Parts: sequence; C-alpha cells; structure tokens
Amino acid sequence: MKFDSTEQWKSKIKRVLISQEEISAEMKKAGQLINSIYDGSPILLVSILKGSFVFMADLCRQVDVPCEIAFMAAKSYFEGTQSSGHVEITMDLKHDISGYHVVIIEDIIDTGRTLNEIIKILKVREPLSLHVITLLDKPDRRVVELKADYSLFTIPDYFVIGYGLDYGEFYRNLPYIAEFEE
Ligand SMILES: O=P(O)(O)OC[C@H]1O[C@H](OP(=O)(O)OP(=O)(O)O)[C@H](O)[C@@H]1O
Ligand code: HPA
Ligand SMILES: [Mg+2]
Repeated sequence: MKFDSTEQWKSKIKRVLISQEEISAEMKKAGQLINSIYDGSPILLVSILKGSFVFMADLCRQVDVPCEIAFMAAKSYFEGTQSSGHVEITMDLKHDISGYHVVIIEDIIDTGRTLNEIIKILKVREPLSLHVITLLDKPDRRVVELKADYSLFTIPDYFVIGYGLDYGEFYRNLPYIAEFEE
C-alpha cells in the first residue's frame, strides 16, 4: 500500500461504523466477563497481534482481578481484503499456560481460520480454561464454525479498518471502526 497524500489516505475511509464512544461503552461489560472468570488461579490475557493491540490496551484496563498479559501473532491477510486461507503463526507465546485461565483477545472473527488455528495450538497446552473475547464478529463470512464467548459488536460483511484493524498495514491508528472504501 502506498499513499501520495493524506487526502488519498482519507479517501479510503468510507464511513464510521462504530464510534469511539460506542466502543468504550461496551468495554466495561467485556471487562466484567473477565473478572467473573477469576477463581483464585491467575488469568492470562492473550492478545492476537497485530490487530488486537488497541482493544487489548483498553480492555485490560477494565479488569480488576489478578491477570497477566501475553502476546501471540498470526497473519493471513496481506494486501487486500481476502484471507490468504493460510494462517501463519509469526510469534508464539513465551508463557507456559498450564495453571492459567486463558482469555484470547481478538479484534475480529471473520472466516474463523485464525482463531481456529490459535485455539487448536493453545488447547493442547492444557490451560485451566480457554475463553475468547472478540471486539467484532462478522458471521456472514465464516468458513470455520466458531463462536466467541463474548463479542462486543456483530457487523455485516464489510471490510473494516481502524482501532487496530488494517488494510495493507495502514489505518490501525484510527480511533474508531470504519468501513473501507474498496
Ligand atoms: O477470521 P479470519 O478470517 O482468520 O480473520 C481474522 C484475523 O485476521 C486479521 O489478522 P491479519 O492476518 O490481518 O493480521 P494482523 O492482525 O497483523 O492485521 C485479524 O486481526 C484477525 O486476527
Ligand atoms: O474486515 C477486516 N478488516 C481488517 N482485517 C480483517 N481481518 C479479517 N477481516 C478483517
Ligand atoms: Mg490485518
């Protein structure tokens, strides 16, 4: 992706789909779900990079039980709006997750391929429990049947950008979720 000007970059932001205010209004409930998992054993929040870095930063500040933070990275979208169909784990966890209630923090479940791969990998490592919280769910595009334990917003089949989500690595810095102008 290459831009010659700010105007050109802005021209691909079609319209705001979910505002900053709407996102922050839903954040408390997701935090409460994490609080409710706590039973004396520690919680590990696992952010799936890069897309979930903004969501993780906001969500972890709504948690008020003992928890640790960890990161894993997966990639299957490159230039364009379609999944390559192959999920590459570009960075694995450094944590031994046995003894933890693990909560996967995702920005979006689209085809479901990424989360399916991550769940398969983490399950065999035998965490105390495994939950999934996603900011966005796009059920119309699913190719692998999967449901999050909690999803903040269900969206139609639009390619979205902002609040961590990218098109060709750009637009992650937008403070809201917008529809991408194809
Ligand atoms: O349900 P799926 O169709 O698998 O799509 C969801 C995944 O796709 C995006 O990651 P991407 O490959 O774009 O990497 P990124 O997080 O670095 O942008 C997004 O952040 C999710 O992890
Ligand atoms: O709609 C999307 N936007 C950005 N990244 C994504 N990865 C899967 N779906 C999307
Ligand atoms: Mg991406």
